[in-house]
Amino acid sequence: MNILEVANLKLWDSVTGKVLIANHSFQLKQGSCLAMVGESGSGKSVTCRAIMRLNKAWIRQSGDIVFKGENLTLLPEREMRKKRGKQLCMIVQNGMSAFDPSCVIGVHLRETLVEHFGWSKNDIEARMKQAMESVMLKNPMELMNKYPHQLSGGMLQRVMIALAIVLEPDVIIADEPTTALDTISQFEVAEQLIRLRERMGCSMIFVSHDLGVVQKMADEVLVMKDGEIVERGATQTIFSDARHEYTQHLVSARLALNHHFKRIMGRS
Ligand SMILES: Nc1ncnc2c1ncn2[C@@H]1O[C@H](COP(=O)(O)OP(=O)(O)OP(=O)(O)O)[C@@H](O)[C@H]1O
Repeated sequence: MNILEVANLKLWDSVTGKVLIANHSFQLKQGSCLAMVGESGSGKSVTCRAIMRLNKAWIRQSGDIVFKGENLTLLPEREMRKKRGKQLCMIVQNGMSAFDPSCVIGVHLRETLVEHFGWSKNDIEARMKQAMESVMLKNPMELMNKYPHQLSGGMLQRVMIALAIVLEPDVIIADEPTTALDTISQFEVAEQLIRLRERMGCSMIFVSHDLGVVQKMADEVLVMKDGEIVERGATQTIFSDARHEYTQHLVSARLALNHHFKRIMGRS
């Protein structure tokens, strides 16, 4: 069963007239992970934001986005707000942009959870504490009293993952959640996302340049180039038997990089 169906999605910049997404149709199966890969500017982020209805006002869209049988494009903004967070949760590339810089993390988390669940302060603190500990954040109560700029990128990503654990959304959209991090944090955050999927069995759209993590996490892959889906298929097929020249190029670049790393690490 598909939890999300995107049909004939077209996105364009109404100021310049530039078409950003020509005509996307794809489905996310319940409980599965769909990866979007492709070079910078190929349209992965605008597609994710279109699902959340979070693109800038000048980016217009047509087509249908059906989530659990309901066409999100037809919902009033007030109804869409209720879906964001609780049912469709987005983990973005830059943690700083996801949090209000003027208040401490705990206030932001409380406001989000009160809006969706109406839980008490104590209840929220207990649930967040447990979730933050589960993603290896030490001293959660102390962290909740910090401003976003006082935490590292990796910590902010983990706070977002902890919030997703508490929200238990049906779909998580992780838009390059590790790109802005140093190598060690990238590895740790990727591990946490893998564990999150194992634990919650939630459906996920996962955007990444890291084909190693994609191979580990995704059931299916969409390969995007210049606003079009050039190839799609089961992850193993994409990695072992890519048809499109561009996908072959992406996969071979990854293999070459792997080989290079192994060589400089003295492992081959
Ligand atoms: N706010 C915006 N206003 C106008 N055009 C935009 C906006 N955001 C993105 N675009 C354009 O949409 C196209 C797709 O960009 P997008 O950010 O979705 O690519 P991407 O595949 O996610 O790239 P990256 O991997 O670098 O994040 C690009 O041509 C980009 O310039």
